[in-house]
Amino acid sequence: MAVFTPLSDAQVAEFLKRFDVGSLVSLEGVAGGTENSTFFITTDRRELVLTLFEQGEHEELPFFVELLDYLDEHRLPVPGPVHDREGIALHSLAGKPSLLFPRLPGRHPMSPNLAQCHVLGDTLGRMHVVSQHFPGHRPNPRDLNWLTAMHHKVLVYLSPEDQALMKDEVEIYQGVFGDASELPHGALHGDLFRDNTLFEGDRLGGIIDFYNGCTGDLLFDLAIVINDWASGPDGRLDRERHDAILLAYQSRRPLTRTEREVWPTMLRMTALRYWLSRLLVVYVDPPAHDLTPHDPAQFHTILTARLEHGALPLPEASTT
Ligand SMILES: Nc1ncnc2c1ncn2[C@@H]1O[C@H](COP(=O)(O)OP(=O)(O)OP(=O)(O)O)[C@@H](O)[C@H]1O
Ligand SMILES: N[C@@H](CCO)C(=O)O
Repeated sequence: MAVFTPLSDAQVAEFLKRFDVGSLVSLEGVAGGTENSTFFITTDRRELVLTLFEQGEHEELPFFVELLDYLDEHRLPVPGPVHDREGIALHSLAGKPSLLFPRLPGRHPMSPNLAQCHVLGDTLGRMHVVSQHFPGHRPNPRDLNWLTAMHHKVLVYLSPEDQALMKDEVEIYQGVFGDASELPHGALHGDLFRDNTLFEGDRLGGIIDFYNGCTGDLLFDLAIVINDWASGPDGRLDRERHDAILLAYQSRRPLTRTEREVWPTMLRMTALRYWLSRLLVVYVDPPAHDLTPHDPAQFHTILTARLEHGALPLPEASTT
């Protein structure tokens, strides 16, 4: 259950009057999320999603609105926030910041097929082409500076081997990514897991949950995708999914020489990023609610698989 702030029909009906979206027919809390309260709304005109922001940096919300508006204007499949009659998207409801979105169709592809991997790679490539021109700025909150500062907090909970692994890895990343990076920059999704996409069959209904969105190295986003979409249960890469995503991505945005050189390290760094963020949730900063946290061991497995087996060769860019 993930509605932390319940809302009444009357509250929502009154709220909807500010928007040109029709009148409330039904309201349903969404069980899936872990961070925010989410509701599906049906009006006499359309299907909507209402999000109440329960935690996190509320001052960052205008950035997310700006980013989603920008991607929506560039015809990327994202839920562009609904603006009210005065052009305002960000509101307050039940004392919480709130946003209204169109409800996108589809389900999370937990075992994505190759057609879905292709579409996702193609869409991420298109997104990164336009996101390089996005004017907003929000430094990546989970970049190497964060890893460097935060990994000390979890070392005490790890075995001596894992402590050494984490410390050694962070040191390697500092060597590879420490200096002002030459990698292409732009706006990132920052958490593009399968459960942040919706598919209807092989059609991408949309990419949701941009609340890790930021600006930084585009390769960081791509490595998060490959680790989540193309890892098997043993952490090893599935070549078919890997190639389907990367070929489609590179048909939109071929990787630069430097990106190709640092790719294996970026895969490891983004695996460690989730090993660490999940460890922090379990041991250091557990959320107030009792939802089961994501398992840190999954990303330990992915990291060690990348260390033992390396990255797969990058498929050659095609220009279809
Ligand atoms: N625009 C949308 N269209 C359709 N469904 C949506 C939309 N936005 C959110 N959802 C549904 O609501 C669920 C929770 O939304 P969201 O991912 O934003 O919440 P969260 O609390 O940040 O969850 P988490 O970070 O754990 O994924 C999603 O998994 C999805 O099923
Ligand atoms: N995608 C994240 C959770 C949401 O930030 C994880 O799997 O750890």
